[in-house]
Amino acid sequence: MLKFTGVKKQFGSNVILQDISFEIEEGKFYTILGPSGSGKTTILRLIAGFEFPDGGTIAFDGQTINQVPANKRQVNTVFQDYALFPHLDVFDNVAFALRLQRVNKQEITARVNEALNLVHLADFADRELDELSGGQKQRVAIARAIVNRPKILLLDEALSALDHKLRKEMQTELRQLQRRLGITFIFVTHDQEEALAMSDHIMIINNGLIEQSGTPVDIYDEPLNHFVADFIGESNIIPATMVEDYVVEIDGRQFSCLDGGFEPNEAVEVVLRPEDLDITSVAKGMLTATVESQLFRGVDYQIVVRDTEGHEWTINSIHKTVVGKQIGITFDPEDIHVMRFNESQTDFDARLATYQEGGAHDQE
Ligand SMILES: Nc1ncnc2c1ncn2[C@@H]1O[C@H](COP(=O)(O)OP(=O)(O)OP(=O)(O)O)[C@@H](O)[C@H]1O
Repeated sequence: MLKFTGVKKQFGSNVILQDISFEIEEGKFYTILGPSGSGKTTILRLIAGFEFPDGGTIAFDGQTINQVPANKRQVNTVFQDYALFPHLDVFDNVAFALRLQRVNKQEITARVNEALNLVHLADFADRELDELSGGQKQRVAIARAIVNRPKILLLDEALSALDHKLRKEMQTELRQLQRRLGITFIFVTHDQEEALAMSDHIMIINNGLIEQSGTPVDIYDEPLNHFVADFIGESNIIPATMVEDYVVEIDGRQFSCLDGGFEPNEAVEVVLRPEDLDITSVAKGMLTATVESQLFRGVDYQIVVRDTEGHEWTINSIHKTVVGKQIGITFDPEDIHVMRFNESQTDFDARLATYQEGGAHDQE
């Protein structure tokens, strides 16, 4: 439906987007996730038509739209600060664009009421904006954006002005609204938890490049590189050696794993999530470590240990331990995730393809 191919954008001599390619399907919830200044809003502005690319193509339903102005695109944006009209009441805010398009009065009433219904504000049509809470204003902004029946709804840090509790509620509401409407949402955030909770698909942007693109589960379980592993969730990222396919050496000990496609004895990094590690006795442990700190967090303890090679590990456990104690760490082969240094999505896809070809030959 929407396709970026090799899109570049610079402001003066500052290259903001280096080479962005992705494809967006109809009816899904996409999230663009990345640290501040990574280029997320710039991508959204290119989709909306507020900015134009300096290279590459943007296509919508097969047509190139590089230079098509914002008002000619079937896209609407919900801004972080809502950008509502303070002197208009709720109904008139939502009706504004339809009036500009000279839609007839009866249809305006029907469409505005339908949009307000969808965001649970049917009883608020006559309210002034200063009589609304932050969450209600946010919903007016969404109603105003969906009343135009866009094919794509862009949401730029749309929940960041809300307090923690309201933000959680709105995450669920937005997700439900997207399913009910069946239109594509493209949501920009720098909050990884929000991205994991809401999206069908996440694109992780850093320095104007896509670091990884996939489902929340893919990205959490199979981070492609150090940046993604570090940015998404809590991780232990430990230097290791890939002895051969399916055998990785950590702290001088060899373990089975599920990864392949590396050079023999290639230096790699392994990712192990804190919730996948268990504490046991030194005798039963796969690695030995000393407990350095322990933090009670309600559901579990966050335990920081240091192994015999000096690497720090974080372990989330429902069992308490003792600071200063020597313990053993255990994990399952499927919880070891091996990463090549700074591998990009393109390099990863190429490695996987070669590896799968090689694997197929082996079986012949
Ligand atoms: N109109 C502009 N002129 C010059 N530089 C710009 C312009 N718009 C954005 N930039 C620069 O482009 C870079 C990326 O900005 P962008 O707003 O896309 O980042 P972001 O990932 O959305 O960040 P944040 O999460 O902080 O909003 C920043 O360094 C910013 O200063």
